[in-house]
Amino acid sequence: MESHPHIFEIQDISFSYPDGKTVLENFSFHLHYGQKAGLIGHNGSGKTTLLHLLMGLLTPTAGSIRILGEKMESEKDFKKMRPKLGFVFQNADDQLFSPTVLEDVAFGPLNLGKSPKEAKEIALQTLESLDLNGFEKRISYKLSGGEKKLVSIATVLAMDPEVLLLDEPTTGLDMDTREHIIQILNKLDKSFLIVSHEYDFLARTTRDFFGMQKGKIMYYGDSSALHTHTHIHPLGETPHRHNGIAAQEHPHDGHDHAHEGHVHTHEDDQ
Ligand SMILES: Nc1ncnc2c1ncn2[C@@H]1O[C@H](COP(=O)(O)OP(=O)(O)OP(=O)(O)O)[C@@H](O)[C@H]1O
Repeated sequence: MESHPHIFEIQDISFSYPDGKTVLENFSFHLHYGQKAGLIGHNGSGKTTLLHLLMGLLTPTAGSIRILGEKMESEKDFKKMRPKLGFVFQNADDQLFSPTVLEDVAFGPLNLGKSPKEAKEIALQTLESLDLNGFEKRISYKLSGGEKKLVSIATVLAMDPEVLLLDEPTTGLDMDTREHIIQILNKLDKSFLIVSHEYDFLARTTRDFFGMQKGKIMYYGDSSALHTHTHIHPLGETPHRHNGIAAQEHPHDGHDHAHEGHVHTHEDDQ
C-alpha cells in the first residue's frame, strides 16, 4: 500500500547536543516509499544522531520532520508514529528486555492492542518466517550476540512496521548470521534505511546509498557501486586516484562510488 510518496522528509534541521556540539546544521534528507537505502559515513558524522531524530528520541532545534506525510511536532506525534517505524538498535540489549524470546517478540503486537493469543500467534509466525523456529522458549539474555540481533529484528517485524531503521546491524556478527540477515532483508517487502560501515553488506541489501560527512549528505548513489578493495569496474580502463588518497588506482566506469573508508564523486578526482 502506497499512501505517501515519502516515508521521511527532513527539511533543514539542525541539532546540537546539550554540551553544545552541533552535529547537524540545515540538514535535509528524504527516503521515499519503497526505497531500500544505506547510510555510510565516518565515525562521528552524525548517522546515529539522525536515526534518533527520525525516531523522535532527540528533538531538532530547527527545521521540520515529516513522516508518512505527517508533520512531527511533539512527542505525541512520534508516539503515534513509532509503531510504524521499526528501529533495530545497534546494541541488541537495548531491544530485548523480557525473560523469553516469545515474550520479547509478542511485546510489540500486545502493545498495539492484540490479544495475548493473537500476539503469541504473530510472534510464532514471525520467528518461523525468519527461520527461528524453536527460539520462542529460549531465554533472551542467554542468546548469543548474533541470535540476539536476529531476535531483535523479529521483535520489530512482529509489529509490521512501514519502514525499518537498522543501526549497524552486522557489528560483531559471524558470516553465517550476517548472511542470514542479508536473506531476511532481501525477502522483505518494506522500505529500510541501514546505517553501516560494511560496504559489501550494503551492496547486497540496498539499492541506494547516502554518504554522510560532518553532518551533511555529501554523496548519493547506486549501492551496486559500493565495494571494498578488490574489484573491476564494468566499463573503462582509466586509472584514477581516490580523492587525494594516494595510489589506489584501478579501472572504473566513471560512476560516483564508495570504497572502504571513504566515498567520492568523480568531480573530486584530479
Ligand atoms: N549524547 C551525546 N552527547 C554529546 N555528544 C554526542 C552524544 N552522542 C553523540 N555525540 C557526538 O555527536 C557526533 C555524532 O555522533 P553519532 O553517534 O551520531 O555519529 P555516527 O556517525 O553514528 O558515528 P559512529 O559511526 O561512530 O557510530 C559525535 O561527534 C559524537 O561524539
